[in-house]
Amino acid sequence: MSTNKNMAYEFNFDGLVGPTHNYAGLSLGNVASTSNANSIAKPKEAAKQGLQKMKALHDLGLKQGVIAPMERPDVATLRRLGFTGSDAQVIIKAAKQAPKVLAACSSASSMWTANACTMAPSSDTADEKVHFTPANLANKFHRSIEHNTTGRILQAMFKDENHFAHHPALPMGDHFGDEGAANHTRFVDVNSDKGYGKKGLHFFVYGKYAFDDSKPAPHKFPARQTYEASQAVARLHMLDSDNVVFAQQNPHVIDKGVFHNDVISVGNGNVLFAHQKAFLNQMQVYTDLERAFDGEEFHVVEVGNNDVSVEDAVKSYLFNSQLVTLPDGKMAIIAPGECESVPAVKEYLDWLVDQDTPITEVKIFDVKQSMQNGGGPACLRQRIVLNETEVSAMNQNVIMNDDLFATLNAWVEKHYRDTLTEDDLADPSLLNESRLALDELTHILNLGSVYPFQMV
Ligand SMILES: NCCC[C@H](NC(=O)CCC(=O)O)C(=O)O
Repeated sequence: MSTNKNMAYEFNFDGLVGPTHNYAGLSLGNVASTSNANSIAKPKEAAKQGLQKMKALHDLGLKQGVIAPMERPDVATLRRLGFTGSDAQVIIKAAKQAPKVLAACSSASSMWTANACTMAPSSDTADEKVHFTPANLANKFHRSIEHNTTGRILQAMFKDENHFAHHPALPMGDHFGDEGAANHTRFVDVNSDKGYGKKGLHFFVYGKYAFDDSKPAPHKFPARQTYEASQAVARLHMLDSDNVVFAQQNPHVIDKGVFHNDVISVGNGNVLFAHQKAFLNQMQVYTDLERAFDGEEFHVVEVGNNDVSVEDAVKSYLFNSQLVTLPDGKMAIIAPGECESVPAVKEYLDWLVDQDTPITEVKIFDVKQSMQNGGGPACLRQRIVLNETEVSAMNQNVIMNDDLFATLNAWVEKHYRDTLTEDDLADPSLLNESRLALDELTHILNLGSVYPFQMV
């Protein structure tokens, strides 16, 4: 490693798929989630697909980490909802009286760590600390119960108060609905001697205004992120207003199943890869970004609606690809397998890599278990930019390497079920299996006690 303390790297921290991965149709507005409701899930396969992607990115020479899943079923939340008795009784009663509530309290949805939080690197914040705000995920009940544990896990990963600042999630309720980094991208000129550590441009995308009904908004499906929430996160992270651009998502595409911005655009370095219909006032958004970007060139790679329709973008998750800068400086798209089975998208990607844009490679990954719940490669990762000092100060056990990959695969093999249906959630032994697995995991990742069952 170089000795330049200002040199910073982008890590991808992927969510480890939890032992209760299942398809419960919980996310209205997320087409894959509602259309795969009640399908048979394969938790072991899901976790292994995720680990394969992490290992492959590590092998490409990228920095990769892992974020632990939640304790599920969430007995503590079920108790708050009035279910009593032993933990097993709580589950049996919930299964009988409110199976949908039990399913919501059992979701492995924390695997999509793009929604875990929004972060800001120390190069961009007024106090020169790395800032984290867990997303309140207020729009979906099953996700709104993630942020407390997410916050504890992030603190166990980034403990040193000299370097890391942790905020609580924004106030609950629709007005400050916050979905984290799924609606946030940071652009930066990576060709400096600081790499990702030059001051960057924060791009916040929201679905609606919470305090102004006169503004455009979707009609059919919810806008999960509000303008006011995005503004609050920018304030909390003490960003310089010259380095922030806010943009509204096109409400029509939200109504077509684009529930997060990362289903219709993705950015990295000095490149925005976006569908032609991604934003309201699209040209103005490009102008704002070009103006605010501090670097030689800002590239917009726009995909025309005639080349790839919004429907095909949603089906293939083309824009939920990860856009990464490889160690040789080239940019690659890390795309889900579904991009190969939607003809217009495959044709577009084959064409794109031969054009004169910074994107020169496409790498395909099978994350189908996650995709069937509406989560592609980009949903599965949280990008965290850290300089060399901060890397040394963080928890080293969450950084992916060959040993951790082998250990986590063995851990999954030992603890996970091959299949899981909604009916299986009624089985109290699933809770015990899950807790046993997570207790072991906190030792592997050196997290200490982060789960409710470890804190009683
Ligand atoms: N960034 C991708 C998030 C996908 C996630 N899906 C879900 O929660 C589906 C769960 C289910 O239906 O079982 C969501 O919609 O927030």
